[in-house]
Amino acid sequence: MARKKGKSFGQGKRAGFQREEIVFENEKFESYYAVQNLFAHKESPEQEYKLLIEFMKKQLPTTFRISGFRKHAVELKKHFEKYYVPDLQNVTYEGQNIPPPQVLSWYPDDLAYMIDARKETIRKSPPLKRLQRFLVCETEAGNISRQEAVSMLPPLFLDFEPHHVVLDMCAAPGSKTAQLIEAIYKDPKRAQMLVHQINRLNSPNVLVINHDASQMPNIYVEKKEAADGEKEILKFDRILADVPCSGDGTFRKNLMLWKEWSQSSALTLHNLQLKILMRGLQMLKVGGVLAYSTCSMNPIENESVVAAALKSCGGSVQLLDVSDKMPELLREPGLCNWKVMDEQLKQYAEYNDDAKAAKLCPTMWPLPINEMKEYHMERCVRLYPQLQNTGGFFIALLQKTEVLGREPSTASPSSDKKRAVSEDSENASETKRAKTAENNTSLVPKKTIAGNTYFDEEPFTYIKPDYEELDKIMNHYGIDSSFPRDQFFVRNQTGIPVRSIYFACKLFKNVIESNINRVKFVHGGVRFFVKQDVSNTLKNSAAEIQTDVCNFRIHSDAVNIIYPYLNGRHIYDASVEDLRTLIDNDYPHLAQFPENGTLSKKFEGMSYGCNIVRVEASESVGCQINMQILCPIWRSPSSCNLMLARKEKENLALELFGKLK
Ligand SMILES: C[S@@+](CC[C@H](N)C(=O)[O-])C[C@H]1O[C@@H](n2cnc3c(N)ncnc32)[C@H](O)[C@@H]1O
Repeated sequence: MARKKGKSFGQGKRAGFQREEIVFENEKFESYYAVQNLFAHKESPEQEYKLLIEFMKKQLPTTFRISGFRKHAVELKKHFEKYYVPDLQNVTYEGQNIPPPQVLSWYPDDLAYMIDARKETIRKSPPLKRLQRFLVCETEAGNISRQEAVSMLPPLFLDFEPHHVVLDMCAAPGSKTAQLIEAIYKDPKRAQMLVHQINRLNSPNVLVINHDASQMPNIYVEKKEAADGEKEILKFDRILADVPCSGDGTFRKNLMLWKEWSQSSALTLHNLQLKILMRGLQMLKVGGVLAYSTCSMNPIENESVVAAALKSCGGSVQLLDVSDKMPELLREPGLCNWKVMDEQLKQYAEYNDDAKAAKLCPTMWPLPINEMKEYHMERCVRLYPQLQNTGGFFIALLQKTEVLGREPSTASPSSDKKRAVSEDSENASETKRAKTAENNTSLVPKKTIAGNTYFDEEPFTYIKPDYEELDKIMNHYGIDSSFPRDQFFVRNQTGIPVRSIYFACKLFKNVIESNINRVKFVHGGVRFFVKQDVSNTLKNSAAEIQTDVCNFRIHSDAVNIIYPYLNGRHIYDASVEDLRTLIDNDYPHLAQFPENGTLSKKFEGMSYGCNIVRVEASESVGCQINMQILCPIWRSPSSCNLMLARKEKENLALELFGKLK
């Protein structure tokens, strides 16, 4: 599901918890991990383990990445380094030195930072307060993402290209999804389309569905150039399976884990994790890559899941060697051996009746060492807190080399009763998946109208490209005929625009129309045109003006996408001072605009209703950021108003003028 805009730049979900109240000990955790021999490959494994425990007790630095699209991100970085970093050089708080923000060396383009201070310190220390305000505002605008350093890694390892079709299987709350979307725009040509204050999940290239990832339905698409609407299963170039896990890599953030950790959540989650991974591998294209990740250090949730999947796939999937990716990133290899224990931490050498009674699964044990070597389990990536002052994390990159279906080559405890998974079994399992979906009440279709059964979400219905109202809108704004008008849809049953008209990329039309009643779509595309009450605007207008007011305005999320296709009739250059007037005032009267500005001279010829202002912001005209800004305005007979949400205005004011509105 989508990350919610406006997440505060504060402590995570354990916000109310005081560090001072915590006893930094958990006997079960230490007993469990002491025998796992995590650092057997090191010169002094015990010393390293001690260091791990020591770092787990330290406060976690604050990390964030500048997350907007490429061009804006680079500008925002310059802005941050010029207007904030110099004030953060010699900060002390309660007698302690707070080091200045440090770039995360492994993060591309130096766009991520670490501040070795607790969030409470950032909130309370006067010199850091200005920084805090900047971080909060930019986080709300979606331009900065406060994210655990290690959690930024899976999308980076996935090496996602703009043309890839990508599936994020466990997307909620969505910070990695946002990273994936940003990667679409690393192509400089597409960067021109970038939206300034975009809600990143409102990209035309994102479709959110709501299904249990382990039972994800096949997604059908019409075959290219098929005559009679013949369909095929959509396979993905890249898949992220950032699965639910026990989270014991997050001890430094979720302090309650010191009190609550037990082995039971890893034991309960193992099966679900394996099912999600297997389903992901089925949905992957041959040649495609899947990143399996957890924020746990437990081999039961990590290597055992990966090894069981590799075994099941019988040679059709391999672990990728990613040692050359992000060379500055310190990491440790995956494990080939570990101990399996029940909730009481009793060890089991193998799967037997006792183990079964203790609810252990055969796939939890390591495979024989020769198989582990054959699978190159050392290629899994383990991140520990002591390596670079982060949380703990696990990532494995799996590439599908051929269609699934070959039998496993040798038997092992984990495969005794299992058959190799096959691609062909996907259709057979479809019925089972559908049944499970039906049993899950939240996914039960709620209504059937005109042959369309929908879940409790409003349906996505495409607007007929020759629909008259759409024609009027396109003509009014002078939108070039090359703009794909068959990709507009509404969220109602009728296909007639009532409130908003949305736009999504070409593939989604195919996906949505080929999977009606099968897949629960919950969000997709960009809000493009929004119905506007024009009665006030028309009240005092001359008759000739009235014919030229369009009752659908261009939404701010759409402006940068549509901009290259506009004939210019509704685009007006404005000065920075004009923009300041628009930001500082709601519904400013025309007389309020500066006489020496640009806009006041244009009002006379400007048509009523929605228009777009274009402002070249740069330091030479007194701004703190260099970039072209495009915003929708609404021109009424006596006023002209910026059509941005309050938060968007605040963010613009902070970036341009270094102050909140
Ligand atoms: C590790 S978190 C994912 C974090 C996310 N990738 C991000 O970066 O913001 C795992 C998520 O999976 C969700 N989840 C749990 N069971 C699931 C299932 N069966 N199918 C899909 N998602 C599931 C959880 O609610 C949780 O939000």
